[in-house]
Amino acid sequence: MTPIQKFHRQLAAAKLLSPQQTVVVAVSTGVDSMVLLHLLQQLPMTERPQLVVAHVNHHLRDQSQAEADYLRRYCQQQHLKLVLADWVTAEHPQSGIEAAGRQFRYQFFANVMHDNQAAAVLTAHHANDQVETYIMKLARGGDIAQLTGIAASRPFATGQLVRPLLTWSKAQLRDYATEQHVVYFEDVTNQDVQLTRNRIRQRVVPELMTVNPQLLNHVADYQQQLATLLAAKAQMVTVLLSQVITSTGALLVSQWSTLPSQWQLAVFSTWLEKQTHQLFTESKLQPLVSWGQRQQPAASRLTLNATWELHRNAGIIEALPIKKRVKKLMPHEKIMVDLNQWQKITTTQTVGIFTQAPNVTSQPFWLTTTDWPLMWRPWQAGDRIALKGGGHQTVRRLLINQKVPVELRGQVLVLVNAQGNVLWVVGHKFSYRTAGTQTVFLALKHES
Ligand SMILES: Nc1ncnc2c1ncn2[C@@H]1O[C@H](COP(=O)(O)OP(=O)(O)OP(=O)(O)O)[C@@H](O)[C@H]1O
Repeated sequence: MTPIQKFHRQLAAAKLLSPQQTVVVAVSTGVDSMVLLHLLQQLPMTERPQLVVAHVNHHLRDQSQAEADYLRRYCQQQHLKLVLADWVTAEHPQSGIEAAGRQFRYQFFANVMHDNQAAAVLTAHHANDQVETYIMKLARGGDIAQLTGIAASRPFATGQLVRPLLTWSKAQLRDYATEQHVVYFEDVTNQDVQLTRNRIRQRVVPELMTVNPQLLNHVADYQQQLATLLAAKAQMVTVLLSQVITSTGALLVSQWSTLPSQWQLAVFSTWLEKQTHQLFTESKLQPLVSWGQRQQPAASRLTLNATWELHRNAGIIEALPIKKRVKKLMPHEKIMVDLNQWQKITTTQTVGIFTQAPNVTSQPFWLTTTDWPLMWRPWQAGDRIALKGGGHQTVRRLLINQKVPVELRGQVLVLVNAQGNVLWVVGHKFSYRTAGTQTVFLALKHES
């Protein structure tokens, strides 16, 4: 099979062999993408899609301008439509330049695709790119699905992102360029061994090739096997998940924990992803699974991250968004009372002081003008309330008597007047008063 025949097959597989279709060709002027463009131009006119060449001048290297100028001339001579974009220096970030450049590039490709009603964007990623990425991911660790590598085709913007050269090695692309006299630019930064990818390209891949020259094919083969396995796993998980959830999507603990142990984590992870639309790493998931499986008599909760928490109650687990948290008051912080307004003072308590009795249970209370301004604050050592008969009780003693667990005592708030006297230990006891100039109603709502 000649290189052109091989390429023809690949485009046929991507369903792009039609002059009725337009494709955007991402050309950097390096050997890979100049070969891609050349190959596309060799297709018979009856099958060749309409080509739109897209190039980004990143303004990162001295030769950037020469590359853009060359491509402009080439496209003119070849009667090819070219769309150029400049990523101007002022838009370059201080750090993360590669990722920012990539984002600019793909956004530009998406725009060109849209403007030309193109079916696909074609890039010139090849088999060596695959292997280098594979080795980098092996070294860095992460989700095993990442090892399946770059997809030959995937949905992108309003169409597809297609990589027709994935089965070509860099050596094959260079040979083709030499034979067909394809002019291209060599990126000088490719020599920079400070960059991980370049070290892998120059040192690791050649060394592994001496172990077996079929390295590229073997990695591609592993990637194919892995993709098949993961697809089978995903199918199985979908079936199992449907058996362990309620109609509202909550996880049924009894059903789920009787699944074979090796499926519990996978089912839990997929369930959580569907509920939260977020991905959690396996190291984070394992403790969650153990929490879910543990026998727990009462309702319990577990915080997943800043936005989600798990609630387990009556044999089901639900993932729920965390309600906006109320800032916890520091020991000497106070909140001024807003008369006739509900005020959320802790994550579970909303309080109010009203001049008219509210619709919820409330305590009538006498105030005098000198009580104002009233404040909510955490209780402090020395705080005490007035008792019937003229005596006092410290808040500390009150909480002990009411058997408030030590770890919850610090969260108790009190209502104090301008003199700092405690009028109400919220949720526990009111100070005793028989007279005043104003009657108000103290009310508390509990929310979970
Ligand atoms: N400046 C550019 N203008 C147009 N297309 C480009 C440009 N740079 C790269 N491309 C396209 O992207 C392909 C991959 O390029 P390269 O390997 O440099 O990018 P990468 O950042 O490693 O990969 P990716 O773009 O997938 O993240 C090239 O073969 C080419 O098709």
